[in-house]
Amino acid sequence: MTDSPGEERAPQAGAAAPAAVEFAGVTLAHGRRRLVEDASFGLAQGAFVGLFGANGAGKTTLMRSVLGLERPRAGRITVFDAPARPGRAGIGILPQQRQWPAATLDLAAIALLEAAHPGQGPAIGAALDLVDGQALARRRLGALSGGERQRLLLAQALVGAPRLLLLDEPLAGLDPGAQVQIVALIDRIRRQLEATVLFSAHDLNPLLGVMDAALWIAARRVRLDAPAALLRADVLDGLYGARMQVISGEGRVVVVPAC
Ligand SMILES: Nc1ncnc2c1ncn2[C@@H]1O[C@H](COP(=O)(O)OP(=O)(O)OP(=O)(O)O)[C@@H](O)[C@H]1O
Repeated sequence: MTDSPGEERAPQAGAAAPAAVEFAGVTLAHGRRRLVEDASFGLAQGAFVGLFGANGAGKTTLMRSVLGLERPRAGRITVFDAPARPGRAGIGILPQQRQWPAATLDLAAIALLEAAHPGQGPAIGAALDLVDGQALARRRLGALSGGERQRLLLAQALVGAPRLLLLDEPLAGLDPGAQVQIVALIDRIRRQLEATVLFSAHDLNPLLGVMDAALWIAARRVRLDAPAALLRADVLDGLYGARMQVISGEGRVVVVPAC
């Protein structure tokens, strides 16, 4: 936890269990540019944690540091009680969505999964079952909707039943209905696998009903809070660098730009 005055503590489900991911005094930088300074927090095992920050705040860099792909300038990153390093088993990754190479659009999705995980047929089958994607995986990639492709990308992250899922903007480019479905699917799967989820997003709203904690980067500071702690206009202004408004009614809360 960091020092957010007056804010609630983030829930630490199973507080006795070691954290799935722990940052201790971590500074992350690219060249001379510091993105994150002196970050200290722990992600409880099994928690669904939203990761927020404006464009360029360092969300992807933070995820890459958990994977051991970015070395901290200072501090220590621990993943399941061992120092973060590349190639750790038990971590599923959904990278930020990029354009699909044209050459792949005629392929059945299953072919890409098999190429990425050679010799792991049963594990691929189990991952496809988790996203209800057996039929989808046999269709041409180019013929799938954005939501369907995202389910298959999620299946690719689930091969081997990981204990930690790093999902980098899985809602990008999805319509609101597909966003709700993907969030519900991930919530169900993390409970099934008892996995910890770190899920980056620009829009808080689709995650408000499911996340246990919010990790957010603003002005190089990283904070871990209960989701409710973010629902204050001044906090949101700092997070987004723009005037924001929290609207509540009919038992729901929605965050929107104040204009
Ligand atoms: N390998 C790199 N070398 C130098 N600078 C980099 C590198 N990777 C990222 N950056 C820069 O670091 C900053 C943070 O990038 P990062 O992708 O972590 O942010 P982000 O919060 O994920 O952004 P977005 O929401 O736009 O995806 C950006 O200014 C980016 O240009």
